[in-house]
Amino acid sequence: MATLQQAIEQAKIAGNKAFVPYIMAGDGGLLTLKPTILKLQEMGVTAIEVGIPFTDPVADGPTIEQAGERALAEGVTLRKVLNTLASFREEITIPLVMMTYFNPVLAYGLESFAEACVAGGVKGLIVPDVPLEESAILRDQLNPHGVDIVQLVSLTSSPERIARIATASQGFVYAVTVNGITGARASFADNLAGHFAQLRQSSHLPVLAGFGISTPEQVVSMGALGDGVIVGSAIVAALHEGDVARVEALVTASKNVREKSTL
Ligand SMILES: O=P(O)(O)OC[C@@H](O)[C@@H](O)c1c[nH]c2ccccc12
Repeated sequence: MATLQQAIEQAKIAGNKAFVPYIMAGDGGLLTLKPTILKLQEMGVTAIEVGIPFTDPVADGPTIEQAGERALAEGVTLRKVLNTLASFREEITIPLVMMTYFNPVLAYGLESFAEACVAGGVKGLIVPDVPLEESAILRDQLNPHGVDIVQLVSLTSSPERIARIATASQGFVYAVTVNGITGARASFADNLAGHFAQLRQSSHLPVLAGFGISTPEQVVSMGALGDGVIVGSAIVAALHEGDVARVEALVTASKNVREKSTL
C-alpha cells in the first residue's frame, strides 16, 4: 500500500486532484464500515479519512457531531473500528487516515494503538486537539510503524507558525480553509490563494484543502489552490441519506482538473 504522500502524488501524475472523503466510522452501524470503504475505494478516491466518534467533538459542526452521536448510539468505539479494519485489511488498497481526538488514543495505549494502525491499514493520523507543540509524542510512537502525523494549518496562524506547522506535518499539509468548525459553507474568504502559495512554499509535502467544501464546484475551485481536497460533512450527509450519486459527483469533480481549468 502506498503512503499518503505517494497516493496524492499518483493522483497528480494521472492529472487529477487528490480527493479524500471523511466518513464517520459506524454511522449506520459498524457493519457499514467495510462496504462504505470499499465503495469509496472503487469510486477512485485517493485516501479515506476515517473518523472515530467522540463525545466531545470540539472541532465539529452539527453534521459530523450528529453522525458521531448516531455511531456512539450504535456502540462504536476506537477498538471496534480498528478490529473491523483489520478484518478486511487485505481488501484495502488505498491509505487510510484516522481522525480521532486524543483521549481515546491515550485510553487505548499508544503502543497498542500503533500496532493496531498497522493491522488496519492506517497510514496517517489527524488528532485536532493535539497542538504542534505536543505532537512529538505522536510522531515518536507512530512513525516507527509507518503512520504519518498530519498537521492542520489554520487561516489565522502567523506566517512563522504556518511555516513551522507545514515543516512538521507528514503525509500532507491539511490547510483549513475557513475559521471555525467543520460543515458546509456557501462561500470562502477571497485571500486564500496567497495563503496557499505560502503553504506550498513552506513545505515539500502536498497541500490539501479541507473544511466547508460541499459541492462539485467547490471541489474544483478549492482543489485548484493546492493538491486536492478533503470533504467531510457533505459526504457524511450523502452517505446517511443513501445518495451515492452525490458522492460520485464530488469524486468526479476532482478528476481531470487540469484539463478542465484550461478550457
Ligand atoms: O466537514 P467538512 O467541512 O467537509 O470538513 C472536513 C472534515 O469534516 C474532516 O476532515 C474532519 C472531521 N472532523 C474533523 C476535526 C478536525 C479536523 C478535521 C476534521
